[in-house]
Amino acid sequence: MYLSSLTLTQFKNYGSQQLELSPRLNCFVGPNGAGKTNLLEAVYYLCMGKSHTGNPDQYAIRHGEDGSRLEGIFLLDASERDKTVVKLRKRQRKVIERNGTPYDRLADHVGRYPVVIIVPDDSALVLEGSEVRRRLIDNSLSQTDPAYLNHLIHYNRLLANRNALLKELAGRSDTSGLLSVYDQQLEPAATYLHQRRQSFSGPFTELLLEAYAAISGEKEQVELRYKSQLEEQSWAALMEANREKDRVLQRTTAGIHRDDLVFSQDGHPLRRVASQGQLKSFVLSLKLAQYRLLERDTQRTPILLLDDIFDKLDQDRVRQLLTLVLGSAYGQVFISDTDPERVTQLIEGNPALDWRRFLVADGRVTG
Ligand SMILES: Nc1ncnc2c1ncn2[C@@H]1O[C@H](COP(=O)(O)OP(=O)(O)OP(=O)(O)O)[C@@H](O)[C@H]1O
Repeated sequence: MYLSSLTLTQFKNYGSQQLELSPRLNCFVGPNGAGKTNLLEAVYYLCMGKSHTGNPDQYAIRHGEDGSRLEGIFLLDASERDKTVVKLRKRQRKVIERNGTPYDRLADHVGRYPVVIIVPDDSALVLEGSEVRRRLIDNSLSQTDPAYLNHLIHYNRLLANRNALLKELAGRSDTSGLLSVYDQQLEPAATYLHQRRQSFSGPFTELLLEAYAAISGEKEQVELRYKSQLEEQSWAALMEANREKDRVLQRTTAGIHRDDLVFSQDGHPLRRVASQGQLKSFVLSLKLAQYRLLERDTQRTPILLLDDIFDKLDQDRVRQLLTLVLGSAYGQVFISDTDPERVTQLIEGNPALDWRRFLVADGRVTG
């Protein structure tokens, strides 16, 4: 599967721009602030229906405009071709259309065009709080299992309501019994998400080990373990045990929104013992493992977006990563870089590769 053409209208710093893409490698080259990441973001929007940055849609609309539109032609195989359009309008619901038909639920779109993005601040996956790690699991499972995304949306909505109720109660006891109603309503979604996360961690660890060996060539034994409060007690018992605390703190303190992934190296916490280089290799491996998982579970070759890897990774690691992803085991790849020479040099060793270079300057693309 690949994206064969991309059209942006009033998207970020682009007015009107159309690009015909290579099925293998597309390089966006230009100075800082030119709009290279915005092009990767446009591709991500077409695949996932939202920004990879977590920014609300309004920030994707070009300043001073009322709306923006992205159009992509995806070739799924020799006979199947999709025209996908994302329409963003200020203060209106976004619309995603496939071959002229709008989706009733945007969640139904997710997973049709699997995508993985590698960005400079991916190190947050190891160094920061559990939310980023849950996002890695949620992003992977949402793309491979539509029921997962629906349960996740439902869980988050109920959780927000439960938290609003706790705020309203302001520490008072819940005479209406509404808290227990929420707890019962949350249970099926929580149980489903927990089970899927449990069954994700085993295969994902295997893919992670493979990717780590390929990217680092080193001998450390890295490990990933899924950690959830539901391992120790049932949902009902967990909610019951934390109800008093929730009332005092006025938020839901326990649940699968507290799940985490624990990373280790040779049996020790990874973030405490890994060198800078090992950490970078590990983070890249997480993303490459995600790529393989999506490929296996969607039966499609994901699109890989590499943002600014040249500036943030050392030359050896970039070379290793590129050798890997430009090999036959990967599909369409997009790269952004500030240095036009560097891309060319790195790719010259691979003369048979079908690739395109686009020069980006001030929201305009030539190439
Ligand atoms: N909604 C918007 N409307 C107009 N311009 C925008 C909007 N959002 C961002 N921009 C502009 O887009 C530019 C940033 O683009 P982008 O992040 O793609 O740059 P880049 O080429 O990847 O740069 P770097 O190499 O520094 O990462 C900035 O000039 C910013 O002002």
